[in-house]
Amino acid sequence: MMKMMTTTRRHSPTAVAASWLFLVHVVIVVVLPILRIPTTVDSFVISRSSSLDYPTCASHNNIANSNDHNRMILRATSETTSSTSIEEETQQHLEEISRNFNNAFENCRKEITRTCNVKMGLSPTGGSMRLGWIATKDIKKGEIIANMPYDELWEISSKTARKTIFKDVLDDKYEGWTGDTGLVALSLLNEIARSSKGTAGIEKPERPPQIQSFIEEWIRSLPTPTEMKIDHPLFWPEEDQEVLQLSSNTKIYRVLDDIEEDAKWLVENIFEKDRETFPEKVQLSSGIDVPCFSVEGYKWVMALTQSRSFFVDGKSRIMPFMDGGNHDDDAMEIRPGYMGTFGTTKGAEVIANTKYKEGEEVFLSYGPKSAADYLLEHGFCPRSSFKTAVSEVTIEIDSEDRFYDDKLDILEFETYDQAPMDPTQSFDVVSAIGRDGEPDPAFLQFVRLKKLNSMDAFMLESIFRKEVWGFMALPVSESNELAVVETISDICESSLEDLNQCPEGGPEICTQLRESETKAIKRTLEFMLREKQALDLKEYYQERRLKDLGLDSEWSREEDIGDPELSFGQTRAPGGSDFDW
Ligand SMILES: C[S@@+](CC[C@H](N)C(=O)[O-])C[C@H]1O[C@@H](n2cnc3c(N)ncnc32)[C@H](O)[C@@H]1O
Repeated sequence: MMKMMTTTRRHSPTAVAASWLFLVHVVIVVVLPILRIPTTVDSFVISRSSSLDYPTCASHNNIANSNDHNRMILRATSETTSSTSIEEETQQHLEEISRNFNNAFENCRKEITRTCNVKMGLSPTGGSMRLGWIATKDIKKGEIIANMPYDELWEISSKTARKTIFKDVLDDKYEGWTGDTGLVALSLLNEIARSSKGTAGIEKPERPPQIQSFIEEWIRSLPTPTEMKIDHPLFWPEEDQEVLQLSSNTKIYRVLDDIEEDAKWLVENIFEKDRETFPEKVQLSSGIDVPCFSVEGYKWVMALTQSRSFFVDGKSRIMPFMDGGNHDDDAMEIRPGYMGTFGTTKGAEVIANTKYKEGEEVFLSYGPKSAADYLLEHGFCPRSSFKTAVSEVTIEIDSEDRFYDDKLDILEFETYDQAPMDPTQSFDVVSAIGRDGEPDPAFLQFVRLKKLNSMDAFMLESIFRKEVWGFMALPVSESNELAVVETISDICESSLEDLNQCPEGGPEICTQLRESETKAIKRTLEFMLREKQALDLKEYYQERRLKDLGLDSEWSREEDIGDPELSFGQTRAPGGSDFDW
């Protein structure tokens, strides 16, 4: 009855308006967000690299979308109509950049590539419009997307920095905190200076004009701190960096400190001594002012280097153009290859993991890395990086340890074919199917050496110097193994405490990172607590040695007497044992 009444009742105009308003409100607030439909038509961006089940990346929500190559979907941005003109301007600007870049590439195509089926073009991958690879023809699965021979003329590497560009400026012994990446960044800084208006930078390596123009167009295509926003944690606001610092065991402040320390040293000892060659700022030929040989400039090129360099054929390098592809979890990594008519030219190549249609965006993979590494290097975390929860823990040999020198000696000279090891080492702890919390064997080996003392310290005697690192691969003694378990548990507990200190809020990606690392550490802690319960079940060094010597069984007179090799009164064959322990 009531129902009938309500359906037949006439509403007042105010009530009708209120109902409509309510309905519209429900649609906007509840239905549209669920369907992921934008509220302004102008803010649609057509994307083929986003998936419906995942939010798009607003600034700092740097979770990469899975790239579904067969789907074209509409993606909503939260921008309002007023920002559309800015988007249009950005788009036009990026189109011009791509056009100029592709023209410069064509002018030296024969020299710099043997096969190339992509060009630079606009890409929405990552949430905001930037650049990526676009197929210039249909590409088959397994076909070469692009290749590029190694050549100092266009490759940006630490070797070119040291041996060519800064040969007369930088001491051979220069070792920055930022390592090889810092040297690649230094080369990039020089390229930025060379491509600016004026005479800044060192004119090395000398290049034919068409290759120099190509490099200059490539420099113009890079994101700058002033003109096009770099979405990289090194450029996040301080409060967001603080959240990141508290969200991961891989510490952004350490990275920032290393960069700042190297930059300050370079400014003081190299750049300030010749400000004509190494100016603090330069103007690119496009008219944009950018920081150059300064702390800010070095930070910029470090962010660029970390996000654009790749490690191939034993070297970290940036190859302009090969750095232009965006990441997809399913795509292939850049790999070493041979190219050219006779297949004798060495270089880098990328192969298609799937087929692409002409005009589609083409992807490569930046490789398997932890979420923290992805974020700190590339400024985003692909889905694959969260599949295995990883956290990096750092541990060092205590300098107060009475056996410190012996342990250092072993790490430096006696770790077999491994490179010399520092007394401070970092290891990943992981939570993954098949290895849930179980520490890396190398981690256990290092901690066993770190905790080696008292009754077990005889292993540090010089006669064992060549073997001791191998001994550490297996449990040494119950007391040593207990110390190992406790040390790793303490590290886990204090890491968990640190992660718990992080306040709520901040970039969404930091929350995800924190959850993922917490999981990896918790699983490791649980594993170590189980190990602690089972210490008496393990086999230790002494038992293993006795076994090796055949002395681990109960002695029986009958068996010994039964041995035809033994003479009267002998119980064990002379020379039959090896008492080198
Ligand atoms: C080597 S550059 C690729 C070209 C770059 N998009 C550009 O416009 O210059 C790598 C950077 O592109 C962005 N990027 C690449 N793949 C991405 C992805 N799947 N999701 C989010 N950002 C991505 C990140 O900012 C990363 O640091």
